[in-house]
Amino acid sequence: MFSSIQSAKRKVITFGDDGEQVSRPTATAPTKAAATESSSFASFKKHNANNNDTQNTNGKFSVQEKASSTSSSTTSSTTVVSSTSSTSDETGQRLSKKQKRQLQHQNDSRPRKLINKEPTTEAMTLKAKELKKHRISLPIYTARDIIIKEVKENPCVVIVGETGSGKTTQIPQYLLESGLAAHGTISVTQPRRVAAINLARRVAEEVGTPLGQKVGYSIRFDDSSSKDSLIKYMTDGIMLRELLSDRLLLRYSVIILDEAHERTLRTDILFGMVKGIQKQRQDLIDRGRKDIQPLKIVIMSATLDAEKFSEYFYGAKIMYISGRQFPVKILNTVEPQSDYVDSALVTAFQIHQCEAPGDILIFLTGQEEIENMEKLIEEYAIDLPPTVGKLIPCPIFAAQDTITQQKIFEPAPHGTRKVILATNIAETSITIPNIRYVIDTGCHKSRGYNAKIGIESLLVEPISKSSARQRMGRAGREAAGLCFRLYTEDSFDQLEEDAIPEIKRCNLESAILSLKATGIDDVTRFDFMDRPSKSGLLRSLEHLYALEALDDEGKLTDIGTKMAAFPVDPPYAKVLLQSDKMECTKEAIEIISLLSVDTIFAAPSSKREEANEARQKFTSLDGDHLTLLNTLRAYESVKGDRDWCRENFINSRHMRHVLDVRKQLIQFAERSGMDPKKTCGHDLEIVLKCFLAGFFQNTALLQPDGTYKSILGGLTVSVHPSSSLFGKKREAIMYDELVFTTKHFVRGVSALESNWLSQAAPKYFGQRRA
Ligand SMILES: Nc1ncnc2c1ncn2[C@@H]1O[C@H](COP(=O)(O)OP(=O)(O)OP(=O)(O)O)[C@@H](O)[C@H]1O
Repeated sequence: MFSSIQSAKRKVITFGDDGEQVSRPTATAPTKAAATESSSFASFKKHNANNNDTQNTNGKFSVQEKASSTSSSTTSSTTVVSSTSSTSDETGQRLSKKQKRQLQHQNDSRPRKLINKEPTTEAMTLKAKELKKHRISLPIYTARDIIIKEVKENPCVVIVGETGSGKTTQIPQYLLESGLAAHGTISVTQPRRVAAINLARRVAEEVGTPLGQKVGYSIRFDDSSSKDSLIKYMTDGIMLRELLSDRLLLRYSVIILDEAHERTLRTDILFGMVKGIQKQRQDLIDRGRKDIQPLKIVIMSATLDAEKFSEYFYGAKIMYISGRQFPVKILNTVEPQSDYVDSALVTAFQIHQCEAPGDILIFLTGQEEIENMEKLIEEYAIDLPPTVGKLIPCPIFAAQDTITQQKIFEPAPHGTRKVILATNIAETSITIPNIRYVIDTGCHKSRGYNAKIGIESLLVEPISKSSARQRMGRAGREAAGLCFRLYTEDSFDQLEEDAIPEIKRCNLESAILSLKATGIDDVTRFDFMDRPSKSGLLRSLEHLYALEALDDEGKLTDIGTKMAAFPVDPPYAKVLLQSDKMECTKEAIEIISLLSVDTIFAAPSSKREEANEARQKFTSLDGDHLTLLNTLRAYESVKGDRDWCRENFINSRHMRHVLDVRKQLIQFAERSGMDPKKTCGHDLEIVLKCFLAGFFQNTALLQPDGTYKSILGGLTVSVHPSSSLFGKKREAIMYDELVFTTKHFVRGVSALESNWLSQAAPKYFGQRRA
C-alpha cells in the first residue's frame, strides 16, 4: 500500500490554474529529494470555492444553484438567505532560535487534562465578548432572525449552509436566545465524539460559562453536562441511549440532527425515532396534556439532499443559507495519481516549503497508513534546510482515546507547521485552528457487511462528492485556504453524490436492539428513511435470537432488555450478563475494557523486535483475551508506572482509558443489579467460556491442512499477525472481530476446546444441526 520512500523523494508536484499548469509550490519534496532528479509530475487544476461559487467549477454544486433548483419544490417551502464573505491574509512571525526553543519547550506534548484549569468568570465573560465580534461576522448571522422565525413556526426545518458558515455553533445559540430552551434543552447530535466535545467547548466559550454548565456534551463514557445544560452536544449513540429512559425525550425542546448527510446507522434510526416522538407529543398535546410541549426538529448539513429530507419529515421547511466565511481554492491533479499516499507526502512538503504559514490537514484511510506517513514525515523533516521551520505530524483516528485526539487542537510551536494526518473522523463539523491547507486523497475506508455470511469488510474506496466538499470545508474557517485534491476533476465528476447510508451496508444488531428496547416490536415496519435489506434485518434478528435477546416471537426478553442497557454491542453485553452467572464479572469487565481501545501495546517500527520480546512476558498460551488480562494485572501491580510502561512497550495513555472504561462498566453493572467484584480467581478457562456466550458465532475450527474455517459461512480465516496466536495451531478459536482487508483476518483471538461450543449456545448450535 505504501509506496517507496525513493519515489516520494524524486517526485515534484506542480499545480495548475484554470486548466493551465503553473508552478504553484514547485519545491522538491524533502531536501533529500533536491539532490535527485525530478522525474514525476502531477499537475493540479485550481478552482475557487468562494461564496456562492463553491465548487461550481465542477458544475455540480453551488448553494445558489441548489436554492433555485429547489424553489420549484412542491413538497416544501424554501428560503434562501445570502450573505457576504470576507477574506483575510495570513502573516507569519519569525522568531529567534532561542525564542523558538523556549516556545517549543512550552508547547511540548506533555499529557494534558481534557478540561484545563477553569478560567475565572471575569476571564470567561471577557473571552465571550471578544468572540461576539466573530459570531456576528459569520455568514449565518444575517439569517439569524429568519432562522428563529422558521423554527418557531415550523415543527421541522431543514437547514443547508456552507461548511464553516456557523450552523453548528450558532443556530443552537440563536434558538436559546429566542427562548426555545424555556421548556427543555436544545440537543445537537453529532456522528462523532471528537466533534461533540469540541463544539461544546467552543460554544461554552462563546456563551461565557464553564463547560458542562449552560453548555455541555455527552459522549459514551464521558458526560460533561448537567441538568441545567441548555445546549447539549451529544453523539447520536447517546441520544439513542437516552431514549431508553425518556421515551418521549421530554427533557428536550429542540433536537438538532447535525451532519445529517453522513447517514450513520444511529442517525438514521434517530430520524425515525424523533419523527415518531414529535407526532406522539403533538397527539398528547392535542388531547389536552398541559405538561407536554411540542418537539422541534432541525436537520442540518452543508451537503444534503434537502428535498429528500423534507419529504421524509412531512414536507419540512427548507432553508438555504448561502455564503462562506473565507474562500477555499480547489486544486485537482491533472493526471490520476497511482499512489495517493506518496502524492500526499510530496504535496505536504511542497506546501511546507513554498506556501504561507498555516497548518495542513491530510485525509488518509486508516491508522496504519497514518502511522506510516507520520514516520516518513519525521524522517524527511530532519533534512529540511535550516531556513525552513519544522514540520510536525499529528495523527488522529477513531481508535485513539479522547485525550490523544485533542492534541490536534493544540497550536504548533512558533516557526513550525503542523500536519494533521486524519481519517474521515476530521471530515465534518470540527474547526481545527490554523488549518489553511487540506490535502484530500479522495479515499476512505468503508465498512461493509455481508449479511449472508455475517462478515464485515473494511475496504479502501473512493469518497463521495459530499465527503470531498466536507473535507474542503475544513480549510477556510479562519482565513482563506487551499484544498489539494489528489484526483482529477473528471474523477470528481464521477464520484457518487452521497455515500450509501450505513443502514444499507452495516450490521444492524445494535440498532434493532435499541428499537426493540424503546418499544418498537415490529422493526420491519419502522419508518426508515431508506429501508435496510431484508436479509440484513433477518440475519440480525436471528443473531439476537441466538443471543437470547429475543424470544420465539421476536419479542425482547429480559436478557435483551438488560443487554440494551449496556453501552456496548450486543455480544459484549451478553458476555457481561453471562459473567454474572459464571462468577467472572470482574474479568469480563476488564477484558471488555481492554478491547475498547485499538491496542494497549506500543510497537514502534524501529523497535518491533524489542516490543515483541517484552510482550512475551504477558502472553498467555490461551490467546489474546487472557494476554490482555495478564498485561492489565502487571500494569496494576506497578501502579501504572510510566517507566515500566515505556520499558514494556505498553501504551500508558490507552491503559488509562481502559481504566476509565472499566470504572464506567462497573457502574453500569451495579445499576443492572450485578456484582462487579465476582471473580473466577485463577480458573481463567471460565472467562473464555463466558466470552463464548457472546461470541459463539465468531469461531473457527482447525482443518487438516492447518487452516482455520469459520463456523459461520465456512470461510478460511487467518489469524492476524498482531495476535498472540499468530502462527499457532489450536483445535478451535474464538475471535473478537473478523474483517476482510486483503484477506479474512481474525483479531483478538483465543483458543477453545471444540466441545465448549454447543454448551455455550445450545440454541444456535441446535438450530444449525436441525
Ligand atoms: N473550536 C473553534 N476554534 C476556533 N474557531 C472556531 C471553532 N469552532 C468554530 N469556529 C469558527 O466558527 C465558524 C463556524 O463554525 P461552525 O462549526 O458553526 O460551522 P458549520 O457551518 O457548522 O460548519 P460545518 O458544516 O463544517 O460543520 C468556523 O468557520 C470558525 O471560524
